[in-house]
Amino acid sequence: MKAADYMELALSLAKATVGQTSPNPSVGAVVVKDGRIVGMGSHLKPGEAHAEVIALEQAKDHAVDSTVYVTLEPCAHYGKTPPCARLLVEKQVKRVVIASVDPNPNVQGKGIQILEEAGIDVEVGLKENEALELNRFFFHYMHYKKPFVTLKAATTLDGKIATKTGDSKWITSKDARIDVHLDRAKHDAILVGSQTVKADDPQLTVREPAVGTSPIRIVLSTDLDFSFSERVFDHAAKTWLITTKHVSEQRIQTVPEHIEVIQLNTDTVEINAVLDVLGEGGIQSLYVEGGRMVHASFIKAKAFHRIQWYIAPKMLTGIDALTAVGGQSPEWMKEAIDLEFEDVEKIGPDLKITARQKKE
Ligand SMILES: Nc1c(/N=C/[C@@H](O)[C@H](O)[C@H](O)COP(=O)(O)O)[nH]c(=O)[nH]c1=O
Ligand SMILES: [Zn+2]
Repeated sequence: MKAADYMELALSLAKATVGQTSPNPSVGAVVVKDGRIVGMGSHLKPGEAHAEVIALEQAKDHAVDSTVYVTLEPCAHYGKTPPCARLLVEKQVKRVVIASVDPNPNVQGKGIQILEEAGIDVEVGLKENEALELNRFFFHYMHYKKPFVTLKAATTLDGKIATKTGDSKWITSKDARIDVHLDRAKHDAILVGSQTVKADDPQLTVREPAVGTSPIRIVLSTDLDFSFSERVFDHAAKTWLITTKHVSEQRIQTVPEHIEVIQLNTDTVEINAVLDVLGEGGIQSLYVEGGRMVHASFIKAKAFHRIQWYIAPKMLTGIDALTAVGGQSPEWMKEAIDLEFEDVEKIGPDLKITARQKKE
């Protein structure tokens, strides 16, 4: 195998754990000695061993004079586990190939410095882009302390999310809905507005055949007007209810205690206030599943980093069918929010378009 192949293996070990390592990044490591893989590992859960520790344990004394391929710069700080950079020196590793350096200024380069001062040969940047994309949410949160926001919508080709009666089951295919569950599993939290709770009664969990950790369910509501028998309030995953300062104490008393109520100190549910609160709560990534008013408020606040838009090969017609994004239309095209298309994928019969805001 070539060096790039060993890094590809380390990246696939990391990719397999995206969604389960938060608030830590997903990391993979492969130890190679005399052209043989002698150890490999992924960081599996916060507080548990880092990828390098697992791979080096497996390598035993083959670690001496080995080359270690790791997708993120080895840590230098004493977190819940001792620093990997020190362990690599202790194990007398000869060479460390790193895909991406942690962009966090107060950790960047410290791990590499420890390795180089011990005479270990260090190379940085092999498959860097894949490694940075892999931990996009983590790096974003480290920088901004607010969640990386993905807006997800699913429409017919003529841009509708439901018929005039609100019927929307289903627009996209089973394949696309499984893909949605896989994306949910990669996020720390999933968000909907109260209209969607009332219209669709969504559960918002990750379910078979997709397997993964269900995100925290966030419901935005100005009046907490629910029976709390809705599926989003069941015990299948955590649920946070975000409301405004106007809601009365007795209203809040009606909320079952397994639901966390967060009161903003704003008159309405303002998106930036929501993101601040979620950031303070350690939410690194947020998947906004709808509905059209919520999408409108995130878009108008320009408070999104990625759009994942599914288009089904169906047409509903009708100005009275529900369009994908609510709110008021701007007057002029120049007020449009400019995007850049990053990717178009075919998922079963549907298209999945990934876009980001155009950099100003
Ligand atoms: N109508 C559709 C969607 N609808 C999206 C939301 O309105 C649904 O309430 C939510 O996905 C239901 O979540 P669940 O209960 O956990 O399955 N989303 C899609 O991708 N395709 C659709 O055809
Ligand atoms: Zn480490």
